[in-house]
Amino acid sequence: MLIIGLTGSIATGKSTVSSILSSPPYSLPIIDADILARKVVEPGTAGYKAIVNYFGPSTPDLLLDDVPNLSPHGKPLNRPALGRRVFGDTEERKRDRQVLNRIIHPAVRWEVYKSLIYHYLRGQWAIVLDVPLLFESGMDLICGTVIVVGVRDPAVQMARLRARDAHLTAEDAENRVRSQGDVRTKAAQAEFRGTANARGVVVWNDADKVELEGAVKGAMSSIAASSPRWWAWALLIAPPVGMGVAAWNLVVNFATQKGWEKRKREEKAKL
Ligand SMILES: CC(C)(COP(=O)(O)OP(=O)(O)OC[C@H]1O[C@@H](n2cnc3c(N)ncnc32)[C@H](O)[C@@H]1O)[C@@H](O)C(=O)NCCC(=O)NCCS
Ligand SMILES: Nc1ncnc2c1ncn2[C@@H]1O[C@H](COP(=O)(O)OP(=O)(O)OP(=O)(O)O)[C@@H](O)[C@H]1O
Repeated sequence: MLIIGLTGSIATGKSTVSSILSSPPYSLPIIDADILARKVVEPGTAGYKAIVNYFGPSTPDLLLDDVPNLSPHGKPLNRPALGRRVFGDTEERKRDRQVLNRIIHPAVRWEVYKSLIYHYLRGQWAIVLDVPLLFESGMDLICGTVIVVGVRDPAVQMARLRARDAHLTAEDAENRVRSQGDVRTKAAQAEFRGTANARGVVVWNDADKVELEGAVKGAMSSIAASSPRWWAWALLIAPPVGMGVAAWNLVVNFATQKGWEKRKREEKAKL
């Protein structure tokens, strides 16, 4: 089964692309890390308890008061309030973001693995792993290919974010954008994986949605050419071969990650 990592930065169009990929003619199953990240912090979960313990004492509005159908396990998290604690580039925000990531990411990773096994056993030829922090969390390691959805013009990104999330103030929106890496760097990282064999593909999304559909079509043609359906079936029918290919994929991705880190270090040293 081909794991297609889908990433980008805030409001660059990942969800729009994942909804294209989940519809015909692609009809691919999607594992959405943002949805899983919500599931693992529902009242009663270990994630919820850890967040309330750490952030509760210093965040008076951490929990929502007026909610219908209150869970017996407690009041749900006030996500915008938690967002104000963790988004931004001050040292305090960065530290709090790290704490939140350390609570949520292992739980999300576990849910992703469970979901991958389920889809593998159902004989899917490919699956989309929609993870905003794919590179940062190291989950690109398990992906056969990575699609980065990018916007070249930061003003377009900000305008789409403000239009979609009208409840955010300009400052909140800026903080959210600054909390994620520059999407052009992510695009370069995808290209570093190799565009010729479609291990890394960039879909630019500065124009309208019709153009985006065309760009997705082009990306999927090159991915399908590099990893045909019969190959996924062959790996399913012969599990030892499947395991061998998966292990080889991990080795290649690990070497690519190290190569990318080395390049970044060299670039930094030149400055
Ligand atoms: C802080 C929270 C509660 C704010 O929730 P809210 O509903 O207001 O925003 P939402 O979840 O829709 O996120 C908005 C944007 O910020 C991005 N984002 C979320 N968490 C992070 C993070 N830790 N670092 C950088 N960007 C992030 C999202 O991918 C999205 O693009 C929430 O984002 C969260 O729980 N984040 C930590 C979990 C996480 O890292 N999720 C990303 C996928 S694993
Ligand atoms: N090509 C486009 N033209 C116009 N609007 C677009 C285009 N692509 C996406 N949008 C709009 O921009 C907003 C952000 O897109 P989307 O929600 O897909 O981004 P995202 O990367 O998934 O964001 P997040 O990381 O915050 O979840 C949405 O309102 C979407 O409808």
